[in-house]
Amino acid sequence: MTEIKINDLNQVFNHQNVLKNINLEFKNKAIYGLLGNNGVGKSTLMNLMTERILPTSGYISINGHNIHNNDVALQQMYLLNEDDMYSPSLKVRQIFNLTNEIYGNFNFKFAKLLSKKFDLNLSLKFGKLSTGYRTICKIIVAFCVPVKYVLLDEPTLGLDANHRNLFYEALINTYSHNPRTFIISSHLINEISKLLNYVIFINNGKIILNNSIEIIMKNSFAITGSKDDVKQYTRNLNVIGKRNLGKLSTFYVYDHINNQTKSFNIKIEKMNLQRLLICLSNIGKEG
Ligand SMILES: Nc1ncnc2c1ncn2[C@@H]1O[C@H](COP(=O)(O)OP(=O)(O)OP(=O)(O)O)[C@@H](O)[C@H]1O
Repeated sequence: MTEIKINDLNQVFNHQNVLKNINLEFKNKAIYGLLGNNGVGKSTLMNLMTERILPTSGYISINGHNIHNNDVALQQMYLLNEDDMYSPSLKVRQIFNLTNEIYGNFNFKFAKLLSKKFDLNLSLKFGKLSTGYRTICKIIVAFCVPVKYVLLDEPTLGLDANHRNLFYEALINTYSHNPRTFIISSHLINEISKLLNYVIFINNGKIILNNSIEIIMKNSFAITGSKDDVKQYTRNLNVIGKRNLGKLSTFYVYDHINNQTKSFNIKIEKMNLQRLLICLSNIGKEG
């Protein structure tokens, strides 16, 4: 079931058209990756979805209701981003209590469990936490707040590998206990890809890929062999990138392929999501 709908959305900042006629739907209870290179408008889209900023044109609706000035709809959303919205003098425990006062039904039990896992001291003041621990505090709030839509803008910023793993585990844990919609932007594509149900890829202000991870991975291939063989094999396929290494060529393909390789001396491998997105963002740049 579709819950969030983005309709003909445009965002212009100082004559720069950051988002161009975006139309998107987010299904209920799924994990989305909102991906794209630096500066393509991911944070802008999340800010628009939570009405931190107003769109130049277009609108966003939840269950058919425009979110504009709609407290009921906006109360269903929680955005974690790099802004530190808490007073530095607030202790972590007080932040949890404050969130409970604002949203109600804060999951104190899970917050306590996660604080223990991440080794976050509840008595420390927010202003005294390291960058990574501030992120951890915000992650715990985002996972324990009782909303239907959790938007996580670069949630692993400043986290070391161990804490990133704990974050991924906690996400799987909270999602399996209480399935709800997560929209996550991240540059750690291969790490995050294992968690995603859907991928939305923005480039030049437009959505250029929007599909389930299953279908995307089913169509993503790297084909390696002599240039002639690879060229011949891929002649009717959607080639999105090429790489030459000595006498070997690899062509990256986003298409259905059959594995009839008998007459070709080639190797067909799966292409990972990061490579796919690099190829897609470079289309048309080779000249
Ligand atoms: N409030 C604002 N005023 C003016 N320009 C803005 C504003 N917010 C964002 N921009 C511009 O919009 C563009 C998109 O920025 P945004 O932060 O949404 O990108 P992003 O995809 O989240 O990037 P990153 O991956 O680097 O975080 C950038 O060129 C940025 O400078």
